[in-house]
Amino acid sequence: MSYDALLWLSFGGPEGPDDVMPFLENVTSGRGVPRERLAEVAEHYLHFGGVSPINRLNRAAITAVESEFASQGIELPVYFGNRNWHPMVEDTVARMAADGVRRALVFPTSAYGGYSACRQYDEDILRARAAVGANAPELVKLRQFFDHPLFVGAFADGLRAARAGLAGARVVFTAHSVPEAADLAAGPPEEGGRRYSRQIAEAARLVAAEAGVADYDLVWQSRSGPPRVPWLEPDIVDHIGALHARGETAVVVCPVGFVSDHLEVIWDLDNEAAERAAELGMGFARVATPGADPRFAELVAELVREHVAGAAPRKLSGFPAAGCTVNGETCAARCCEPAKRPS
Ligand SMILES: CC1=C(CCC(=O)O)c2cc3nc(cc4[nH]c(cc5[nH]c(cc1n2)c(C)c5CCC(=O)O)c(CCC(=O)O)c4C)C(CCC(=O)O)=C3C
Ligand SMILES: [Fe+2]
Repeated sequence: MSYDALLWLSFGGPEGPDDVMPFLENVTSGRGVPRERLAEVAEHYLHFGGVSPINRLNRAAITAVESEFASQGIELPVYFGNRNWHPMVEDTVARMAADGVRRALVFPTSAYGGYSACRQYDEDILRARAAVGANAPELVKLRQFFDHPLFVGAFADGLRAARAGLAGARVVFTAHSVPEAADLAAGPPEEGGRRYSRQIAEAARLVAAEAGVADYDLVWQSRSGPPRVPWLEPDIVDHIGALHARGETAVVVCPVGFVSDHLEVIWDLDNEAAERAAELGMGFARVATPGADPRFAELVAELVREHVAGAAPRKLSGFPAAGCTVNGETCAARCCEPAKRPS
């Protein structure tokens, strides 16, 4: 194999109450997120003792991938680095260089394209390599996997299980909202941008089809930013109200935009959306995310094998395979380019 290691690149999250504000400042520096929003999100973290589940979930997923690699004879040590909290990707890439890693694959913990879900991970790679300097390993990022049969299959099984417990429920897919302008700007202009929201819609379609769901809605969650800036809508909590007004009595929420049960899932869905449904006397179930499913480790091993062999991507949609980058350079002109920040 022409690679020496795999870098598991994620978002990061606080591991105690004192971490919460510095973490939030890292996430939002220069992004125009109002103080009130930060204070509100800090409360969500503090509700869980200031500990995000994300680092624990990543460490568990890495352990599963290490045993999958061992059983498949893939000899790549796995390193863990984050954008916003320790272990920081800059420190991890420095350690990789010190360990003699010359060339590594990168697995980003997002399945999708778009600025926040893809391009920003390239910026992390650029920043980390620049911080390490001449000794920095070459870093090759693996492709987006929102339409991979193992990803879709894990969600579809979760959806079937949730529906089995809640007969007649309306199925609603949800993903992290992003600014309208960011969504429009990210994606080939000849395709009208919207790489992120169109991939989310396609993943929802694939999961619904595999689970035998003919009719469903797609909505958004966890909106941030100043209230005057338009973000993708409607919001899941408002949508539950609209479903109730339409006479629906139960809802199954499938967080197709997320790979694991991080804070936006356990707070914004399991707490806020579930509470709204309860207020309205509606049944509520939330579909499991795929991160802890054994298929997720298989998926990572398969993406590695596919890349190393230069094999055709195994995928369920007709969307082009995208997101594979070298040293954080864009994979194609204007693919998942930076959002234009609202002034
Ligand atoms: C598309 C997308 C994903 C999915 C792709 C991926 O997985 O990467 C994602 C994931 C995540 N977002 C996370 C946390 C946060 N996101 C924030 C803010 C923002 N997210 C955005 C988008 C996304 N975010 C955007 C456009 C902003 C506005 C500011 C900016 O332009 O950057 C803020 C600031 C406070 C606030 O919510 O306002 C926090 C704390 C965590 C960790 C959760 C945990 O601790 O378990 C994870 C996995
Ligand atoms: Fe986010």
